[in-house]
Amino acid sequence: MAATDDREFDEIDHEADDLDVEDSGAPAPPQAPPPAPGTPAVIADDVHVKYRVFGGRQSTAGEMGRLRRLVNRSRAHVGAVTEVHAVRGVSFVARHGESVGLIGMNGAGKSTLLRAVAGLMPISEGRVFVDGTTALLGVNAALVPALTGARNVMIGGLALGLTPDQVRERFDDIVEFAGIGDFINLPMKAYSSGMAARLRFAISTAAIPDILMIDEALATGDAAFRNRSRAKIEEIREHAGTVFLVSHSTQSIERMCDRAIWLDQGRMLADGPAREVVAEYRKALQKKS
Ligand SMILES: Nc1ncnc2c1ncn2[C@@H]1O[C@H](COP(=O)(O)OP(=O)(O)OP(=O)(O)O)[C@@H](O)[C@H]1O
Repeated sequence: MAATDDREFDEIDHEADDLDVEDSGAPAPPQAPPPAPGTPAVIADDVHVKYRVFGGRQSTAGEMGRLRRLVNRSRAHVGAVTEVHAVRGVSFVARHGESVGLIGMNGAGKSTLLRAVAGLMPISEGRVFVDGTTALLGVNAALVPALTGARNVMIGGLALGLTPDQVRERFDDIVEFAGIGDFINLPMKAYSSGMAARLRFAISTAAIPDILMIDEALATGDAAFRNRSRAKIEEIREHAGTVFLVSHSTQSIERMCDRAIWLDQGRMLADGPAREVVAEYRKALQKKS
């Protein structure tokens, strides 16, 4: 049994060492000058996002219903189509150097809005303008669970536009930032959700994106990780980057954001200084409970 385990670990280690992605020889792309703080980074203009959900219950009943499903077999498996209007006419301007928190109850549309701004969700009405590169950090970051953390560092780094050499240079910093130690040599599917979120955060911030979007990842870390994250967010803002943070922790929003947007059932209820919006939101929560 032990021998088998050792062999499995050897194989994984071998894979982790294999960071030998060939450099194309091309020089790293020239860095554009940082944008001026205060200029618009994201403009959302009357944004609507709708999900189409397939597979709802058929409204037909009995023999006729069964017959109809049989006849329309190619369509029968999808059932009824329901539309979920997740974001309803949201408009805002976020500026370079700003840190914007998104708050609201479960299902308010926070993650959907973030994904739409990152270009990962089609919007059904309205417009989004983005100035710069976006890095969305959240449950759906495009890493490969079957591969080791080390391989994912390379994949994520390349996806962010780093060269293989740049990823190798930053590799140790990324692993240290994530605080996952030797787990970096194990497949990500063996990580706890917190470990995976920390590694995604460390990868996403390795390239100092212009716009960083964080979806609840900070909630998963311990105090030391949260401090490192806060320092990283400050660093990004100093480079005139814009940070969006979705969190149910109103304390995190107050600590890390100067502005907050409150969403409720897809609509924007408030947009203003983080402390004021959070205070209003807490009052509303107290009334509900
Ligand atoms: N993939 C999906 N397919 C269909 N509906 C979805 C999908 N993802 C989210 N929704 C719906 O869209 C609405 C907004 O969801 P969203 O996840 O954006 O809210 P949220 O504010 O981020 O919620 P939470 O705080 O619970 O994470 C909800 O009604 C949700 O059920």
